[in-house]
Formats: sequence, C-alpha cells, structure tokens
Amino acid sequence: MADDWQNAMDHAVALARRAGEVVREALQHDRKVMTKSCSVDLVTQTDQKVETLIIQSVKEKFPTHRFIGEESVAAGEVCVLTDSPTWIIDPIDGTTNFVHAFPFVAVSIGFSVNKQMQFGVVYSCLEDKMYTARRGNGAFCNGEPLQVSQQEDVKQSMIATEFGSSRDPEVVDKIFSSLRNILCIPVHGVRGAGTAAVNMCLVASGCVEAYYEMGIHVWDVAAGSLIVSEAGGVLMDVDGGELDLMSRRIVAANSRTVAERLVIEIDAFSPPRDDAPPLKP
Ligand SMILES: O=P(O)(O)OC[C@@]1(O)O[C@H](CO)[C@@H](O)[C@@H]1O
Ligand SMILES: [Mg+2]
Ligand SMILES: [Mg+2]
Repeated sequence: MADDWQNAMDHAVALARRAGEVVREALQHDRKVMTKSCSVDLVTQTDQKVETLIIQSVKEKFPTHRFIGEESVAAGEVCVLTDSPTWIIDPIDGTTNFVHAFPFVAVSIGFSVNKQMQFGVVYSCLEDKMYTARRGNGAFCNGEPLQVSQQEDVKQSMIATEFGSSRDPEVVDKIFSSLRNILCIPVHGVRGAGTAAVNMCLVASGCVEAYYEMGIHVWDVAAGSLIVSEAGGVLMDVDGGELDLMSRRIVAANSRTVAERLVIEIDAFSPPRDDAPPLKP
C-alpha cells in the first residue's frame, strides 16, 4: 500500500504544479469575482476550474478515492471525513489575495487514510515554492528539508494569524481580543500571508514560530498540518486539546511550549463544524 500512496503523492505534486500554471495565467486577465457565504467570501471561475481539473484527473487514476473539495462542498457535496482514502483540496487558498493580485496564493492538496494525513502538498504558486510532506518522511520545500524554528521563548517569537471572513461583530471582537492578548505578551510581531496553507508552511520553514486561526476549513489546513508536523512542529486545538481537522480551529507551532502559551491568550469560539449537518431551510 505504501507505494500506492507514493504514486498518489507524485500525482498530487504534478497536479499542484499544473494548477499553479492555471492560476498564474488567470492572473494576467480580469478576474470575475463571485461570493459564497457572505460578501467577503470570494470565489472565481479559476477556483472552480482548478478544483475540477484536480478531481477529474484523480478520479481517472484512483477511481475508488473520495474527495473533500472546497468548491464541491460549496456546490452541495457533503463534507465528511471517513476512513477511506480521501483527497482534501483547496484549489486556491487565498482567493482574496488572488483577486487583488496580493502575491501569496496556494494550491493545497492533502490526502487522508483512516482519518490520518498521509501526505500534504502546498504549492505557493506565485513564489514557485512546492512544499511537500509524506508521513514519516519529513517535510520539504522545492526538495530542501524543512525544520521548524528552535525558539521556545514566545517573547522572542513571530506569530501568524488572519482576521477571517466573518464580519459578525461578536466574532470580530474575539479575533481582536486574541490578537491584542498575544501582541501584549509581548511577541516580536504578528503577520499573515492571507492563506492558511502558506502560513503553515511558514511555521514549517521556521519563519514564524506559530500560526493560529478560528474559522478556517479542513481544506485550508489538511495538507499544511502534515507539513508542520513533519518539519518537527506540533498541532493542537485553540483550547489546548487535540487537533480536530473538522473543528475549524487550529494552532500550529514549532513547539508545545509556544503553542500552550498562545492557547492561554486565545479568546476561543467555535464556528459551525465542517461536518455539521446542513441547516434545515
Ligand atoms: O477561501 P480561501 O481563499 O480558500 O481560504 C480562506 C482563507 O484564505 O481565508 C483565511 C483568512 O482568514 C485563511 O486563513 C484561509 O486560508
Ligand atoms: Mg482556503
Ligand atoms: Mg480556496
């Protein structure tokens, strides 16, 4: 079975690269912007085209595999993680960046079996950085091994996070109170690339000590979670418990020490789970 997963991973890398070409080409033209759950939850035809490209190609090669894809779920597919081999796809992580040509846009492809990530591929396509990780085999960027930062003093740390796409004042208050608490630890700085997948690769690369966010989805972080852990990092829930990929909350850090220090300062909230049954009309 191990070889099967390696074949699948090689295919994921090739598809991420092809998807990246589509994204770069689309940036040369006007981008028609549509919205999903609210006016700041953006989607473009390129998101949909890239997801279709990836899923069709995987279906031809691995007909029994299942999928959780951001745009398929938006179109009504169920979002449930089973024990079956499952491709977890964010065709463009950082659609808002893509729309504004802000230069961090990633294709994220994770692969899970028995609800455990087996490989993760994040292609930061405007930087041409291909991040990969295979369970037990380490994490890499363009073939070079990745290692998280060794800095365990949170006061000497840089933290990544995002503001999210909710404009519900209660949610925004929680995001700002967490940010305020963390800034005032004090930490060296807070940054955000505008994509969860790239933020997690920055943790894996040792450029930031940690990334946390509430409101992300499984497709934003599935691939990145393995890239962080294979680079020596730790993952947990924002309440310090075990990471649950469907819970829409994550802390990814270089060490348990930094992660647990951040958890004290995070004003946690629980967005509706990715696998929650749809609300009845
Ligand atoms: O809809 P997209 O672009 O696939 O992803 C959403 C997202 O970019 O928004 C968040 C910013 O709040 C990121 O952390 C997350 O990855
Ligand atoms: Mg995303
Ligand atoms: Mg997306």
